[in-house]
Amino acid sequence: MATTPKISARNVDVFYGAKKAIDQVSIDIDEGIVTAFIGPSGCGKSTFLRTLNRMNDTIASCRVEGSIKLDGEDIYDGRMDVVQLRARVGMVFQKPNPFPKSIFENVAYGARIHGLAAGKSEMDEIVEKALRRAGLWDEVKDRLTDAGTALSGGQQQRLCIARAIAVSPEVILMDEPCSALDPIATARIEELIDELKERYAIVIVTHSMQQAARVSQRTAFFHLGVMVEYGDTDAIFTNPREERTKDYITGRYG
Ligand SMILES: Nc1ncnc2c1ncn2[C@@H]1O[C@H](COP(=O)(O)OP(=O)(O)OP(=O)(O)O)[C@@H](O)[C@H]1O
Repeated sequence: MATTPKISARNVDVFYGAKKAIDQVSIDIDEGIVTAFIGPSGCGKSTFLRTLNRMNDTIASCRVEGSIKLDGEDIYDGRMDVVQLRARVGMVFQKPNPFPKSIFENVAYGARIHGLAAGKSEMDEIVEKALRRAGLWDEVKDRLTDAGTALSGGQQQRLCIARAIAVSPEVILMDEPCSALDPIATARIEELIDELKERYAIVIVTHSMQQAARVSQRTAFFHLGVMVEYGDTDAIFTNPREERTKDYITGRYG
């Protein structure tokens, strides 16, 4: 496949103060597929994920070196508008974190900040479309003014996905999006991820190898800050090249 990668990272190092958390990671992330980051706790999956939309800018001690390009544009360049970047590269967190606002406002908020709607009817359309894509519309269409926090955990997570979608992202980063959810809500989010991959490049950090195998087409295995192996998910799980990958997927550590 000779397409240009959506995101291209080269020789990325990440430091927290003097401590190196990510060591020389290079990876290309493509559109139209789900890429999973797996590895034992503390290996740097979340740290690396957060470099992809500069979420780590919010951590004072954190420093990123190397190059990360989105459509060929260096996202760490001083001229990059970080607010715009985070709309293009949206993020969904481990714990659903709706704003303390109505369901409607949760989805409309970003679209309003980015001036995406000319008037009320356009905003209504954006909100409905995002909620439909997030598979939540039918459940909430009659209660759009209720608080987002009044929804179930799984619904809240789909609301957070709708909020990310409403600003028309190109990439969606998901940091263990199902870890706070029960198996039924998890299955619903996994189905949704599968549908969404047609339109967005999706990167998911997961502790669950089963989940990585179910939802992703590519998998990157991290260990101690290093990306040990990256390839087609089927190959990583059935025929890993590296001993450390084999040890992890066979449950020898983790
Ligand atoms: N804000 C921070 N300040 C200092 N060190 C941090 C910070 N966040 C993460 N680290 C360290 O960086 C390393 C990688 O952490 P990270 O959270 O990225 O790993 P992870 O693979 O996502 O782990 P987990 O699966 O447990 O969430 C760890 O050693 C961690 O202690």
